[in-house]
Amino acid sequence: MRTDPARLAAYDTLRAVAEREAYANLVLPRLLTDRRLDARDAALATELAYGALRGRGTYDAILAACVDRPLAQLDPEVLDVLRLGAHQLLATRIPPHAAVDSSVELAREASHDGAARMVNAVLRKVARRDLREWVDVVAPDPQRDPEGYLAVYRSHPAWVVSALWDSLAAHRGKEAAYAQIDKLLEADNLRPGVTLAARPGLCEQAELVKQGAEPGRYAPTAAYLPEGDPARLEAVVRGRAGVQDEGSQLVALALAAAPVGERTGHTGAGASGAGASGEVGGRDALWLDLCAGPGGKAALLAAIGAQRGARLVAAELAPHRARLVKRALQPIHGVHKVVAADGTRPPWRRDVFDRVLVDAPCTGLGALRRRPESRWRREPADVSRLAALQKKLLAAALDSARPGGLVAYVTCSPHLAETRLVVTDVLAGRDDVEQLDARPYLPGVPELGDGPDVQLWPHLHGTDAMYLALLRRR
Ligand SMILES: C[S@@+](CC[C@H](N)C(=O)[O-])C[C@H]1O[C@@H](n2cnc3c(N)ncnc32)[C@H](O)[C@@H]1O
Repeated sequence: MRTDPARLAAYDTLRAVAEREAYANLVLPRLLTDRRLDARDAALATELAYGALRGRGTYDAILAACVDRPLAQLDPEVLDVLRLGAHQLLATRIPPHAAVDSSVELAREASHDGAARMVNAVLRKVARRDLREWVDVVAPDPQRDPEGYLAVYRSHPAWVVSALWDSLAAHRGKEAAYAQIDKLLEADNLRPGVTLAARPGLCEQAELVKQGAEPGRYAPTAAYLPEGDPARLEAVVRGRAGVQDEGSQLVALALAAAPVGERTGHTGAGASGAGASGEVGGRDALWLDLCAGPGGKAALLAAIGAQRGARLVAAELAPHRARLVKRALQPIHGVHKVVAADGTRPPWRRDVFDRVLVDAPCTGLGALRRRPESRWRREPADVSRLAALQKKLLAAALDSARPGGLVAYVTCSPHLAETRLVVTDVLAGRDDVEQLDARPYLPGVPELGDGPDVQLWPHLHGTDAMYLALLRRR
């Protein structure tokens, strides 16, 4: 192989994503380990693979202007070489001749000499302008078609730009949405750092800070790891801490912090659960995570519950993910149980749980920064399919909660059809539920809008765009 190992690893990642629907964040680290790339090559491979996947919308628009036939008619291998080349030319400091020559070499290895000549000609055209100049040439006029412009400039599918804009407008107001949409899309294109969650009773934020992490912005459990592999930390290896976005921590902490009501329907004053009996239907003794896999939030809740004498039942549909939950809960003291079950047809009795988390399967449009290829895989039809499931899960979660019990409805998507509209629809059909103002249970977190639900944003909070609605059975 004449292509250098970093570019080859990036190319093979793009191919695995295209051919096998692989996830880049799973494939690439394995490739880097198997091929023993050194730290420098590993960093370059990661930058190239993630950058080309994320920037596909922009790069394809530019490449389409440089290729004499529709991109769909190119060999998919050659198109991936071109995307990698475009990323190097337009978004890195790699010298243009190195970007072009290495891409030509890669095309020769991946395809044939004819393809290599074509890659050479196309990338030389790409190299004539910088990114902003190209966007001005190939994107729609921002005044006439701001969504279309942003879709090309910030490399998001147009329907995703539209959905994010709608959600920003609903939560922050029309003017703020207009002012902030570009920042939000830009934040989606920045790789997030590693955030750790110290599991209460097992690890403190301070311990992680001593190991070189920085304290989280808002959650007392959160710590940011500016560099290095989290797996080098003993607390992570032993499961006393986990890798978890701060937004995910905040919504789990909010569920644990809000007061449950008495069975009669009155709110228990600051019901901390201290002295809880531990019996089914007891005051604050039995918690449920309805969609628990792979177990990040379940581990946080189980750790908090263990401190208060509450036990957690963690349900998960997919058996292999239920096994991951079991593993995540193993280091946590206290009593908890993992069940492989369909949350829409729960195998437990109604009206028993004091606190219920439903962290519903969703499009993940709030976590685009973590999964570089996911924005291109999702389709508008996914939203309606998932919304139907989300409504069933929320209804089942409410039925599982006892009168006075709390339900947190959570998604890592800000799409209105998966968030507010799910809650509105489900609540419209029943008179035994009240919605709480969730904002007081995220203390110190700014810019939470008008409530009662909470939508976090990468560009405002530095978290994934987690959604939270807090509900209580009457
Ligand atoms: C957003 S993820 C949950 C993430 C998890 N709470 C965490 O923090 O690690 C949603 C999970 O719901 C599971 N799921 C999908 N349909 C389900 C159903 N009908 N019942 C229970 N779990 C389901 C999926 O397999 C997936 O693991």
